[in-house]
Amino acid sequence: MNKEIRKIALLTGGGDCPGLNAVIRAVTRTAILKHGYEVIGYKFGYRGLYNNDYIPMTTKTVSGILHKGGTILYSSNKDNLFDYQVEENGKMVKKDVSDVAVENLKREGVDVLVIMGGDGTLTSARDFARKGVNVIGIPKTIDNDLAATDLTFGFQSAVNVVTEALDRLHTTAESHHRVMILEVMGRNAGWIALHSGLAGSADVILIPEIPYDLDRVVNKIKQRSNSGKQFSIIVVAEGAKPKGGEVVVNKVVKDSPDPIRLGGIGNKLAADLEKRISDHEIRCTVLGHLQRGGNTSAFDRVLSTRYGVAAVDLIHNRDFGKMVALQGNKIVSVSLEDVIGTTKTVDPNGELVRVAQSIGVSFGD
Ligand SMILES: Nc1ncnc2c1ncn2[C@@H]1O[C@H](COP(=O)(O)OP(=O)(O)O)[C@@H](O)[C@H]1O
Ligand SMILES: O=P(O)(O)OC[C@H]1O[C@](O)(COP(=O)(O)O)[C@@H](O)[C@@H]1O
Ligand SMILES: [Mg+2]
Repeated sequence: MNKEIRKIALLTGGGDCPGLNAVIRAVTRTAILKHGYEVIGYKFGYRGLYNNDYIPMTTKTVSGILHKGGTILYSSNKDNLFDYQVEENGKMVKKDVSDVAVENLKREGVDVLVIMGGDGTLTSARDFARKGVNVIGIPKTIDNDLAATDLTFGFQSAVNVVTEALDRLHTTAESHHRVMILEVMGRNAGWIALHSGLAGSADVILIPEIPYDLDRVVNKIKQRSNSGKQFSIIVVAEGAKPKGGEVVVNKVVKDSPDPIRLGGIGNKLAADLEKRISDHEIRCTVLGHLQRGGNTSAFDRVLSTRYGVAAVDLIHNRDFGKMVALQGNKIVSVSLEDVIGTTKTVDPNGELVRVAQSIGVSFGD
């Protein structure tokens, strides 16, 4: 006989994003109202699981948070319990402390761990599932780079912010006849740049999946000038790079399992273009964490709520080791084993790139 499910725990890992609170709310409410489960929330992702640092979750705890970005459970994009920095004999060493987490779960009587995260967080989720922990994953990240789901929550909210930024850049670009560059996030995937570039009518979209040729970008700007358009808007993904060149690294976060933080390509591109274009001034804006903060879009509130409810359905059906996912317009579940190992990137020959090319957008290729 399978043990009856009584208690579930939540955890949010990786970079925060809009929609985390909406998922926390949906899981908590469904678990309590529909099934009478007890719910707790670990703080700061895996760090809280290691330190057994949690709060009880009630319908009151999750009241008033649906619209709010961020996570009431806090997050960390550094703590990997399978390779964790601990002090031993006065020295800092890296160790696999995942058994401590498993013990904490047992001691607290947690039957299922619901983990909201991106590729990094869900890698650990898969590894805990392999250790026999009952795990359910929920796909989070503004980058939308997770395999096996069409959309991660947080992505649409980020795209809305970037689109508004592009609208704002347009009016000032037009007034000053400038070339405006907007650098956006996304790690090694160009989803944010591509979607916001389309929505915000960028003239040039530079993404990691299509290395660019500076000459092509210059030509596009000149072509626009010649046709009477005295300004241009360029969206560049932080992971974009010139043909034969390298990505620009902003910083290396030494104690992070994925230590590279990208950033700086926007300013590099501005400097390169300044050498080639004399009749327009060039300015670069780096949107940074503004695209991860703020309120959750209506779309993401709905998607996150659907994901949260589906996660509890899986728990009720004892269907563990799965991640909820969106495929087409349906919420489905996929094995965590199939989520990890591949990054979902933009297909350079895909429909969206062709759509953009058809309306005259340049990818600098
Ligand atoms: N290869 C890995 N194996 C296990 N855990 C990982 C791995 N990479 C990252 N993590 C853990 O996942 C969390 C966040 O990873 P990160 O990639 O920054 O965010 P995200 O989950 O949003 O992709 C951190 O707690 C990190 O330690
Ligand atoms: O907040 P940090 O540590 O500067 O990390 C920035 C990175 O996190 C993100 O905002 C989100 O990535 P994750 O979902 O993998 O955490 C990336 O787009 C960006 O490259
Ligand atoms: Mg990630």
